[in-house]
Amino acid sequence: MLLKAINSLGLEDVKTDKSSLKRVQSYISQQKSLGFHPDDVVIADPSDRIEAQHFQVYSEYQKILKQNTTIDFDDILVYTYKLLTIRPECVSHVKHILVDEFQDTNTIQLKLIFKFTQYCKDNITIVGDADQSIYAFRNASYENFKILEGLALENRREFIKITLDQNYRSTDSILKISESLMRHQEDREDKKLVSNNDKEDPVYYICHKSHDDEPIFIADKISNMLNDTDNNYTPKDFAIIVRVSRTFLSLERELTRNRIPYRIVKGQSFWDLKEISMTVDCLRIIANDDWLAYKRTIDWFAIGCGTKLIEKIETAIFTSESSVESGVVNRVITEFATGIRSGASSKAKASLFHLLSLVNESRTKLMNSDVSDFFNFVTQKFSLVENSLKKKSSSKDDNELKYEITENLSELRKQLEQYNPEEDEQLRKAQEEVFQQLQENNNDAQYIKEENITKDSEENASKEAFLSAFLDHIYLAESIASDDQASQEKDLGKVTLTTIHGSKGLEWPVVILPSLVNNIIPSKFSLTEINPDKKKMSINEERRCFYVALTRSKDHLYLSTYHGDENSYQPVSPSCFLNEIPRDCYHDISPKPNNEMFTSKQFSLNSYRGHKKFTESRMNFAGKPSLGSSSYPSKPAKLVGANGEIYNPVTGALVNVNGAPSKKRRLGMGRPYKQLLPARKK
Ligand SMILES: Nc1ncnc2c1ncn2[C@@H]1O[C@H](COP(=O)(O)OP(=O)(O)OP(=O)(O)O)[C@@H](O)[C@H]1O
Repeated sequence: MLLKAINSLGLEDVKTDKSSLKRVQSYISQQKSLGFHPDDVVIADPSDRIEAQHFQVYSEYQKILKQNTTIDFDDILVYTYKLLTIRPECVSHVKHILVDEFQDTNTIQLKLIFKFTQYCKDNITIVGDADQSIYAFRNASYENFKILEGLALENRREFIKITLDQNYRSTDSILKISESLMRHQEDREDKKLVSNNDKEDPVYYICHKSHDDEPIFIADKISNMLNDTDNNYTPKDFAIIVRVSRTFLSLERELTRNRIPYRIVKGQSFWDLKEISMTVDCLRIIANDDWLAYKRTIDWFAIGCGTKLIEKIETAIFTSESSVESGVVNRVITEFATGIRSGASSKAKASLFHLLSLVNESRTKLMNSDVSDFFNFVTQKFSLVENSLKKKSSSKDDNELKYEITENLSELRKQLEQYNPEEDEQLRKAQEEVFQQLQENNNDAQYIKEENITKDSEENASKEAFLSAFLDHIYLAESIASDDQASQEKDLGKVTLTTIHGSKGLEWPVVILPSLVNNIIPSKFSLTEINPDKKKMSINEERRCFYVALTRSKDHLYLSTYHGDENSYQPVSPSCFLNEIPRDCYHDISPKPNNEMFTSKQFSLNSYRGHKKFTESRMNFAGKPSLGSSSYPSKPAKLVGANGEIYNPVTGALVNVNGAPSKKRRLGMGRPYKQLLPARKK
């Protein structure tokens, strides 16, 4: 509808520029959050061309909605407010109003609350915590507390304020840290919380030498706590709460290596991020002639190739005599690109041809250069930053989004650079388990497994095999991340990985907060904001985010940060918020330079994993260090539930007591291309 409005006004420049489009959307949403339809809008500066244009689009958009007898999501509140203005008796039956999470209300919601009170006078209770207001980007305002209080006093209404200072969730040390952080927020009412949790564990702070050390520490810490029989923890008692979802990736990898089941809550797995799935698809078509990856790539890369042509290519591949032989996908696409097979327009032919040449060039690059150069070549040739920017839907502005995409791609490049198939023993074992389960349900799995093993042994030395192995490793990580997230049975036995926004209202006995570094929390965009007022507001919002994260923990809290990140484009330093917490509020367990454990030369890149003292204890049967090696001594996690149930160490699925997988569930380890192809001809 919005595009229709822009079209009808002939604003081509707005339609084709994603940033302008976002600004219009945000203008409309903001006006609606204030309760303003075009008739109510007061244009602040009539000479402001942009504001006038936004208003024009808004008016046209509302007109089109009306013509179509449609309302949008934000309209629900605006129309309800208008209805209650002309027909207040609609709420005459309401006796009492209770508003929870009041800090997340916006102006129209506040106005509505007042409309509801028309018949029930003073019977209104609001509950909330101004320190937990973290939805400013949706126009929420913690100022609503003050406004409501002011209005009540102004209208001489009875107003009782009850401060809940008894905290039943967190230990005293956790409350002290949270409170001392929030004292740095100006214009805030101080609280004096009293803890009802008498556990006496201090809050731990650890500053790693490098970003790479952090996930290793976290996975080991969880393993150790799971193995400690004194506290009887199961994976569900742990949460790792992050500010940005790119932090998930290294954590997901390390938890998988340590066979700790996890689930991602209200956040996107790193593998589901648009830029990552698009890049991984490019790598798949370069390495594997993978039709599903081709299909998705053609969709965004090859201009002129519509659904019909894609269907034709698919049918041609599936009906090909040699459908499972390597190269058939490439061959069929070439036939369409060159006109041997009919059905592609000249534009589509040119696009397909361009795609095939890039795949060939990338294959040559893979053979002739190191993985880093190869990766950069692929991202540049396929214009992955620009193309994923077009595909990503987000309320963030383009600069912020571009920065995020670049950082995420550099995280993926790091994964590729650091990937070592020889060391991947634990993952191989995990794969074996999954194959075993698949085999029970599906004979084709045996084929996949055999093919995998033969391929590994035949081609192990080549760069193509390296890339294939890396992509197989990703299949496993993807399937663990997305494996049937809705299953309650399984979720009970998993570590939670979530963003701060996803963690709101929840609590866990053990909370770990990783990547407490500047440019992540506070975000780069709040640190670099030029307008001093906006900057202050934005930093305050970030501080409240940090506060929400801290207060999710009941018994144990770990604050983790680092000094360096080789893959980041800018210097990395611990979050400035950590300076706001007095030193005596936490126990510092950072590696010390004079500590024998941390002085070894082996610590060049990865100071925990390489240490001799602990790698010995984690040698696998072939005498090779396993991927889970670390300076923190740990046994493999024993995944036994509170009632004695045993979990699959990778997927978190319940297994029978003898260790065999429960027949109730099928696991989702997937090589989509092969699974979708017809059964192999015998
Ligand atoms: N009166 C009480 N006695 C014992 N435990 C309580 C009591 N009230 C709350 N709790 C416990 O304290 C914890 C926090 O309570 P609750 O989630 O209701 O707080 P909240 O204010 O909504 O927290 P937040 O907004 O920070 O998420 C929960 O584990 C809850 O069971």
